[in-house]
Amino acid sequence: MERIPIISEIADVIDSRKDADPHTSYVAKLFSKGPDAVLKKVGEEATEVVMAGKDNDPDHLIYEVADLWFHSMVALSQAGLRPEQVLMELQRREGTSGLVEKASRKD
Ligand SMILES: N=c1c2ncn([C@@H]3O[C@H](COP(=O)(O)OP(=O)(O)OP(=O)(O)O)[C@@H](O)[C@H]3O)c2ncn1[C@@H]1O[C@H](COP(=O)(O)O)[C@@H](O)[C@H]1O
Repeated sequence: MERIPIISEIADVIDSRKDADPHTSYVAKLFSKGPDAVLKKVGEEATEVVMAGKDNDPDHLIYEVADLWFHSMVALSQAGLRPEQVLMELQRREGTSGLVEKASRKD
């Protein structure tokens, strides 16, 4: 799989935290709380993105989207997946209008 600078490096660190000490690593601490805690964090961060999107502060929105992307990467790692796979899916969709894709669905 093609590596994407920054994204691949952070994903490597997240993966490595599965065996790390929860006292010295935020990611290890989050993993130690179990799968539901990781998913709950994604939900919380998504809500914070919605709230930041309402207050006309670009820096705040960037900060919260970074939190959401980061915690989504933790959720992917938990499922044994990589962010490069998500980027490949976006690449696969590139150039296909969402309206065309929706109209082509069977149900
Ligand atoms: N990108 C991030 C990153 N973004 C956000 N966060 C943390 O995510 C947490 C979310 O903040 P919140 O205020 O929403 O929640 P909180 O109250 O602090 O935490 P909870 O107890 O509610 O879970 C904060 O502790 C942030 O510091 C991150 N922690 C780590 N990383 C990356 O992950 C790497 C590994 O981190 P460690 O495992 O801590 O070494 C780091 O080197 C970074 O590259």
